[in-house]
Amino acid sequence: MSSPAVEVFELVKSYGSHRAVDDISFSVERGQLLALLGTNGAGKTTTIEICEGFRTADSGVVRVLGQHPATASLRPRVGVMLQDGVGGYTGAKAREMLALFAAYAADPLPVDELLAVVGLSDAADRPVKRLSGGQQQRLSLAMALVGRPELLFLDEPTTGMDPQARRTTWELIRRLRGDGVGIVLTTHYLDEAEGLADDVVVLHAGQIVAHGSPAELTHADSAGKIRFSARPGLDVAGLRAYLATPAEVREETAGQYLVAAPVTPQLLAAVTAWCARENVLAEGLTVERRRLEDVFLALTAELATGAPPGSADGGPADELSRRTRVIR
Ligand SMILES: Nc1ncnc2c1ncn2[C@@H]1O[C@H](COP(=O)(O)OP(=O)(O)OP(=O)(O)O)[C@@H](O)[C@H]1O
Repeated sequence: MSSPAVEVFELVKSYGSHRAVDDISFSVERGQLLALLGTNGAGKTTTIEICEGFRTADSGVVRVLGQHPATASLRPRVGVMLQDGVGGYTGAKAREMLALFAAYAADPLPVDELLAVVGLSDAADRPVKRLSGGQQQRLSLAMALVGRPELLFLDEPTTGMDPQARRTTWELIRRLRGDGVGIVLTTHYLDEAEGLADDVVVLHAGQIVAHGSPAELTHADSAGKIRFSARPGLDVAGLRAYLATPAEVREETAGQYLVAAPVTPQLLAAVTAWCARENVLAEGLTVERRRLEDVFLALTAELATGAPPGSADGGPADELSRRTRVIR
């Protein structure tokens, strides 16, 4: 059986006395995408750069395609898209840049086809410094892909891209994952992480504070909402009392009702059963679940209030961390 794309075990990295990465462990299988999330300074880039072989760890074990990340023979097997894109080569034309990278690969993708895939055919003969920020991002992605990597590191790949380019990039990323490429993605776009990731790691102050699939993380959080419209003035206290589980029930504006509670099939059935009993036609009934963005914002806001992640003081940060964490 082939080794995982990335294995990180008890990784620690400090800059002087500051622990930027503080004892983290995770792995990425081939054909899977792991999104590494966190606020500014959480330790994402440091972690990724250690995995890319650009930085050394203080302690812990990192294996990339089964090898030490600094192993020279890994280079052609790993694609890296850096945050600052194509900086340093800006005098060359886009096609020349990509051809240069292709020349290092044993079996490169055809350069013009790849330029077309990332939407740069029309800009292929333009000097890189004349490309827009989003176009430079696309070129940077093409440079990471040209060698047909088995593992791909994407550091904020769609920053600066227009909505259409973002969607095209997401499709491309999905296709690569489907072809068995392992992918590590950092992003501040939580819709991007939710839509693409098999697995999400949330870092805060160098530690993992949540780890699981987007579905696990969003469902582990107990908040949810049922909304419906009906005639104004329903007996909301009666509905609250009818439900078997504690729920907040309110008429938000005349005729618009909200039931806030962990949404289960039983809760939904109870709401509609009560409506039937009261001869109420609930119109436009919707179930809202929390998005990854809601979970992330709540988690980081709680952690920013002071309690260290995973602390055993039973405070709100600890409680939220416990609810959202799904450690493998
Ligand atoms: N070369 C360095 N020397 C000293 N401190 C550093 C260095 N690189 C990063 N740091 C510090 O380490 C911590 C983690 O930084 P890192 O760049 O890994 O975070 P990040 O999660 O990638 O942040 P961002 O989202 O802003 O890119 C931060 O406090 C940062 O200031």
